[in-house]
Amino acid sequence: MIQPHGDGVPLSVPEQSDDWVHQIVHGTPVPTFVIDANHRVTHWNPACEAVTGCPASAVIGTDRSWAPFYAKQRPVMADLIVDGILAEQVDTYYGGKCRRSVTVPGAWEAEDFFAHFPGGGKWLSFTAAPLTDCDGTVVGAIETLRDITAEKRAAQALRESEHRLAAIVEGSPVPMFVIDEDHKVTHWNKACEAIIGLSKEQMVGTSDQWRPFYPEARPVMADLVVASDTESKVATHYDGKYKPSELIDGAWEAIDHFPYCRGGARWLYFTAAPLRGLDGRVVGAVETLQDISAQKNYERQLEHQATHDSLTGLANRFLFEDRLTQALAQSRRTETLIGLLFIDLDHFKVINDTLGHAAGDKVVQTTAQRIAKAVRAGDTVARLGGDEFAILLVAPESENVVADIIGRLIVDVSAPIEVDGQELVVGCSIGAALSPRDGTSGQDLLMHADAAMYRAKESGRSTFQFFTREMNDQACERMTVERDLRRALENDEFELFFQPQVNLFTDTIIGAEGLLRWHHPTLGMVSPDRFIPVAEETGLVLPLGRWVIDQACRLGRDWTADGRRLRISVNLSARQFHDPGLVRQVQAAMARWGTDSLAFDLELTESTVMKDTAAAAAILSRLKDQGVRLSMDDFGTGYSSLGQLRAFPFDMIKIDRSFIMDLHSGHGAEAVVRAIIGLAESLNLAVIAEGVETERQRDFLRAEGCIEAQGFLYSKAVPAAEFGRLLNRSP
Ligand SMILES: Nc1nc2c(ncn2[C@@H]2O[C@@H]3COP(=O)(O)O[C@H]4[C@@H](O)[C@H](n5cnc6c(=O)[nH]c(N)nc65)O[C@@H]4COP(=O)(O)O[C@H]3[C@H]2O)c(=O)[nH]1
Repeated sequence: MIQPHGDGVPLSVPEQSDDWVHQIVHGTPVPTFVIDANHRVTHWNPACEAVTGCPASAVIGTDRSWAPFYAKQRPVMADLIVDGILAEQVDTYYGGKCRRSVTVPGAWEAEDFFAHFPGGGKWLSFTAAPLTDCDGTVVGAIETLRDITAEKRAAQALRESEHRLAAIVEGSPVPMFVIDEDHKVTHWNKACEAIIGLSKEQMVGTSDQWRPFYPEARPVMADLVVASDTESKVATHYDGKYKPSELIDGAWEAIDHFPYCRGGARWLYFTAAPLRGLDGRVVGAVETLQDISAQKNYERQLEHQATHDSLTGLANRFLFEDRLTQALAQSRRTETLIGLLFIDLDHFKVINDTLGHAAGDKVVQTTAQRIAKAVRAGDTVARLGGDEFAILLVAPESENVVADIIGRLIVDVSAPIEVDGQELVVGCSIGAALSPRDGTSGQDLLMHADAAMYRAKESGRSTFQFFTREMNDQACERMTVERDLRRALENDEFELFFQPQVNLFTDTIIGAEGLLRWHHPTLGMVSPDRFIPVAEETGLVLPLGRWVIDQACRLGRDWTADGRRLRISVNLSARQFHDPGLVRQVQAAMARWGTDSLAFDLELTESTVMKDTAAAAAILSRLKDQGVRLSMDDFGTGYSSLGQLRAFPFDMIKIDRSFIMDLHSGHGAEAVVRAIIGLAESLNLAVIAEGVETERQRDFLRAEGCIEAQGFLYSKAVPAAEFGRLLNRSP
């Protein structure tokens, strides 16, 4: 029998061994107690007192006296051991919570919560082992306790925080998932399921289920975060599409296209942030996804609009120039050619003016499709404006290849186009420049291809022209013109010349056409054909035109001061015609300089008035109200119909120089001239022939009843003073 050790009582041998037990039990810092075969507590060490709050005096010698802190009416583990009861019985009391010790034979272990310890409730883990005598008879049991309250609380706290995390992830409307440090998915919420199309069941516990929606073999962003990858590694997988988060340390953001999401392809913006343990170590990552498909599609739409022509869907000038720059850089590296083609449709304006804009659009669209079909996939076709297209040929093998492509384009483009039941044949003129031969910068190539295209147009329609050095000189001159035109007016470099207009039967000067001359400081006399188009484009034609009108009226006043009747005409360009200040300006000049004997005449071409016929008719009638005469210039070259001509208040038709030039050349110009004269007569309009150079032409015109003419036969355009002298000599 093991007895508690009492003070001053001599020890027998068994007592001696009892004393050893006492010393061992009391010497161990592990809470330990011993019971004897009658379940009475024989030893209860200070550590046991400390953990339970129960003094040894309260329990030593008792059996069930600890019941007060052991609320559940069941034996302590040591009791069961002493009774040598079967495992099943242990289970009865410690159902599921106890296990056989793997280190001490015959011992059992369990853990439980003790709610009624004097020091407060505690979790204890306890191990009870049998004590046997030399025969192996169980004479008691020893039980050690371990306070596991802190561990239990920590585990509980962890469970709760995990539960909270799960609740946050699950309840979040933002698609998100979590992976652990082994890259396994631990959380995968409903929103994620909805967007990706893979269920929580499919994803949780796995690390390679991404493949279905992540076709490229690369880690998901969260994997990179868990691996604490460097920026260079992230860049390898998310080249150009990622950035470090500005808000969360160690987090990355990226945008990518996922073709296999639920409901089709999506653009996702995702952020992966590290999950850190208390020690700061990365133990997982949380990734949130945002479907930005709508925004991305809108952006792409805007980008497409900003870089493409809306009518044809072809690249616009902006994109074209960008591609050209890239292609040139590439061609420098690879030492290959670049071909640049400019295509302009022949007589497109006429189609637009006569058949309407819808027909014009159809022609442009059809042409765009044909051009796009005629070139290779890597080449770029752009619409630069109205009927102007450009093609960037990347690495053509030779100039001959470019020529072949051009030949094909001319044939393809000029195939008939059906518009409103009519078949139209629209030819084109093509200009080509090659790099490096004709220039190595985009600007040079564009300029040179443009110059070549203009040359092609000049040399007859439906043809092409490669750029030449001589064109370069012309292009340079055009740039000089553009630059110098701005200060030419201030510098008084313009002069208005006059070309007499005569009565073919009496040879009397009845009027004059004012024609501009520019005395350029270095280029010398520049003809209006070279600078008027530039002045039109830059808007400089407006101040210049004002000056011309004023000059013409002032000189006209001088020449008619003596009561002589005279008509002075000036040309009006389209831009001037549509200038809202025109009528007021003409009125002011006429009021300032006008005389009763002076007829002031404005010459307009067909194309100027045919653009917007209703508006043009209104402007023309306001001009007429000011007493201005109106002449239709270059008549016969455009496509105005008789009906349209009747709608405008013109006084005179000018037969274009080209018809007069072709008289007697076998081109049938006689019939055209005769028809125009007849038309003018029937409409009660005056008619004047321009460009009369020979007596034969004059005689023909006389015979056909044309009364007025101008041309080199009589005089070229001369300075005002000289015209004054001619006038004085005129009968
Ligand atoms: N071969 C030949 N040519 C003849 C003959 N008779 C006259 N010409 C030329 O034919 C052109 C007639 O002017 P346009 O058709 O109005 O064509 C004009 C007109 O469209 C424009 N222009 C001239 N001055 C002005 C101006 O003050 N304002 C505007 N807006 N345009 C102007 O420039 C064009 C060219 O003017 P120019 O070079 O002066 O050329 C003038 C004139 O010099 C001839 O018998 N044979």
